[in-house]
Amino acid sequence: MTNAPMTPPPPIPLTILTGFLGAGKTTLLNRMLKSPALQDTVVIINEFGEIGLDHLLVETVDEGMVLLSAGCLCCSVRGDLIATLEDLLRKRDNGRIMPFRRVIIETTGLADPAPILHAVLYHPYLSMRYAVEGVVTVIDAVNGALTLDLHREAVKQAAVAERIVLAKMDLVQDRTSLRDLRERLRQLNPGAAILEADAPVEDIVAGGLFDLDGKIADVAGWLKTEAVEEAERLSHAHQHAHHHHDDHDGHDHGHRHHDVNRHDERIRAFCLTSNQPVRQGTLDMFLDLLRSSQGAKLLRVKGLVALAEDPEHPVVIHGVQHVIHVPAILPRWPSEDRRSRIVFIVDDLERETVEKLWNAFLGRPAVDQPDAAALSDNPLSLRR
Ligand SMILES: Nc1nc2c(ncn2[C@@H]2O[C@H](COP(=O)(O)OP(=O)(O)OP(=O)(O)O)[C@@H](O)[C@H]2O)c(=O)[nH]1
Repeated sequence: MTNAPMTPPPPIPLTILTGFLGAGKTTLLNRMLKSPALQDTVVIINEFGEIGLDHLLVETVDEGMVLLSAGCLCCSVRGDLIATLEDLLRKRDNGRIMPFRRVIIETTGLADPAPILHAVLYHPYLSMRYAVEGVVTVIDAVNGALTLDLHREAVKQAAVAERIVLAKMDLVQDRTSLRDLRERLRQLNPGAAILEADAPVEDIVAGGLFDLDGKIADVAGWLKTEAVEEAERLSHAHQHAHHHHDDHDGHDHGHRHHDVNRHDERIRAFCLTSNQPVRQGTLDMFLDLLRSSQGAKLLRVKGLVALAEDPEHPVVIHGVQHVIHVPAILPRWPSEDRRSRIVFIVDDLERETVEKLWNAFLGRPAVDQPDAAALSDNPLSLRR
C-alpha cells in the first residue's frame, strides 16, 4: 500500500497520439517535445508486443527510460500499458522521477485507440490519477484518403479523435484532393478540430476536456454537439437528395465515393438530447443496458447530463466501449444551454436503436409517431 494523501492530487492529463502506419506520428511528437509547453511530459511508446522501431528514434538511456533535452522522460513499453502507467505514478509519488505534468501515449499505426482509452478509464485508480484528455489522430495529407479507403483501423482512429492533425502538408500538390480529404474527415468526425502539423503544440495536445492542471476546461468545446447535429442534418439532406436523384434517372452519377467510403458509412456520430433532467437511476440503467448490449459498437460516448436530483450541477460522462464513467460533476452549466446532450460515435450501430432505448428510458413515445412532439412534453401521459 502506498501512503494515500488526504486529498487526491489533481489528475495528470493524458493524450493518446495515434494515426496509421507512417502517417507522421513520431515526426510530430519529436517536434512537439521540443516545445516548452510539453516540458515534463512522459511519452509512452506503445508497441503492444510488436517489434517496433519507434523507440530507437529517441535516445535510450537505460531500461527503456529516456531523458530528452527538453526535459521529457520517455519510456518504451513492450508490456502492459496499465502496469507502466501505475509504475510511473509510483515512481513520481516516491520522488524517484520528476513530477511529470503530462503523459502522451503514442500507439502503433495499426492500433485501435479505443482499448487504450478503455484501459485507463476502466481502471479505478488510474482513472482518478490520469485525466484522459483525448485522442489526437495524425493523418497523412497525401495518402490519407487511400488509407481510409483501405483500412478500417484508420477510419476508426479518425472517428474517435478529439483532434485530427494533417501531416506532410508540404508534400501536397493536389489541393482538390486535400479539400476532399478534409471534407471526408469532417463528415466522419464532425466534432473534431482539424489542424495541421505545424499548429501550436498547445492546440494539438490540449484543448480537450481538461486543462494542463487537470481542471475541467471547455466542456462545450469538447462535446461539440452543434457540429455533430449540423453534420447529421446535412447528411440527411444529402441522402434525400440522392434518393431523389436516383429515382429520376436510375443511376448514381458522380457518387462513386459512396462505395469506397463504406467504412466511413458504418461509423457515424450522432447526438441525443433531452430538455428534462434525467434521474440518476434512469441514466445509469440506460447506460448499463446500452453498454451491455452494444458495448463493442460504442467507439466513444461523451455527454453532459442534467440529473433530476441536482439539475444545477451537470455531470460529464465519458465512455468507450463497455465502460462509461463520470469524470466530473461541474459546479455550473458551461452555457445557457441546459439540455442533456450525449454524443455517440458508433461503429455499425443505428441511431434509431440507441434513440429508442433513450426514449424508452425517458418515457417518451417513439419519435416516428405523428403526435410525438406534443406527447413528449408530457411523458407521464404515455405511461401505462
Ligand atoms: N515531407 C514530410 N515528411 C514527413 C512529414 N511527417 C513525416 N514525414 C516522413 O514520413 C515518414 C513516416 O513518418 P513517421 O513520423 O515515422 O510516421 P509514424 O506515423 O510515426 O510511423 P510508424 O510509427 O511507422 O507508424 C518518415 O520518413 C518521415 O520523415 C512531413 O510533415 N513532411
